[in-house]
Amino acid sequence: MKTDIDLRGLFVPLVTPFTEDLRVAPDALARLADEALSSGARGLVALGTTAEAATLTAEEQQTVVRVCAAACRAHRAPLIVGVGTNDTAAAITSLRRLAEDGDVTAALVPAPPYTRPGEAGTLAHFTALAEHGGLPLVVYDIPYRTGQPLSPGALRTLAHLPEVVGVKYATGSIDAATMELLGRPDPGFAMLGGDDAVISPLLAAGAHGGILASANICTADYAELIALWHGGAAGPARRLGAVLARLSAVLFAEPNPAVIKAVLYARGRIPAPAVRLPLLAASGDVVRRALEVVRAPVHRGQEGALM
Ligand SMILES: O=C(O)C1=N[C@H](C(=O)O)C[C@H](O)C1
Repeated sequence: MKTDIDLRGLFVPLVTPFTEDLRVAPDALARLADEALSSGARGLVALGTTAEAATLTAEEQQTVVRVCAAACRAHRAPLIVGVGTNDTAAAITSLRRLAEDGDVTAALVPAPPYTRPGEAGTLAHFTALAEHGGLPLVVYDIPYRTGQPLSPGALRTLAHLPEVVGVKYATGSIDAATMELLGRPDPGFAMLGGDDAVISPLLAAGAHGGILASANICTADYAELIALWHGGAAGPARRLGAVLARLSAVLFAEPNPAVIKAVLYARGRIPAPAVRLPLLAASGDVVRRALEVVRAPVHRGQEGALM
């Protein structure tokens, strides 16, 4: 299962556009999906945190997956779908349903959130999903959301499972544990950055790509950043990485995806900036700052604002 999946490059975890009265707007989602894939994204992530998956009904989740799958089919691009629950049996049921559709390349699965089952329980959870879910898995390592850290040894154990094809690495730092993983990469196991503000140094250290909410906005720039690092162009990569880190910092100044939606709305790309409770709309000040960064000239040898 492992060897024929190549997850190098940029994956965009799409927002779920809503109307002013908080209904899902599938046409706007289809446009975002097409724009992302036409602007250099390697693939899409449906039902990530950025999609507000936690507050979508089962029917809305199906709509989101259907729309993203159609765009990925049209562009021959891989589709990753988020499956996040602390109920192992329920996760297996969701994975099997997704596997039946035949459109999904892999599932993005966090350590069981909230329960904090410990590392052994977490490994048992992922092993059950790998053995019984019927889909390749990308482990989502995001302890600040799940409450469950994973050591490099645990990630290495998961990397050796044939069904586990990568990790979305969002531990909040690049440290000795990160370098231990990147220094001895496992074949068929992609390291994808998931902390937008530090994606540039993670790529410099050897990451295969990223799943980056910020790329809902400047898709081509994030795709270029990855291409520059993979092509060995350290100087331009460093300069672009610095500009994009400033953008990501302001996009994440308030809970994701409120600021990203406000910027997409201001740029006429979604019908409303609306987010569902418990998320609140972004504050005007942060949105103004984000728009200033998006419009600022990029210092990478050519003039012009981020795209
Ligand atoms: O939805 C995602 O996938 C992402 N979510 C992260 C978060 O909200 O913590 C950020 C990352 O860029 C992608």
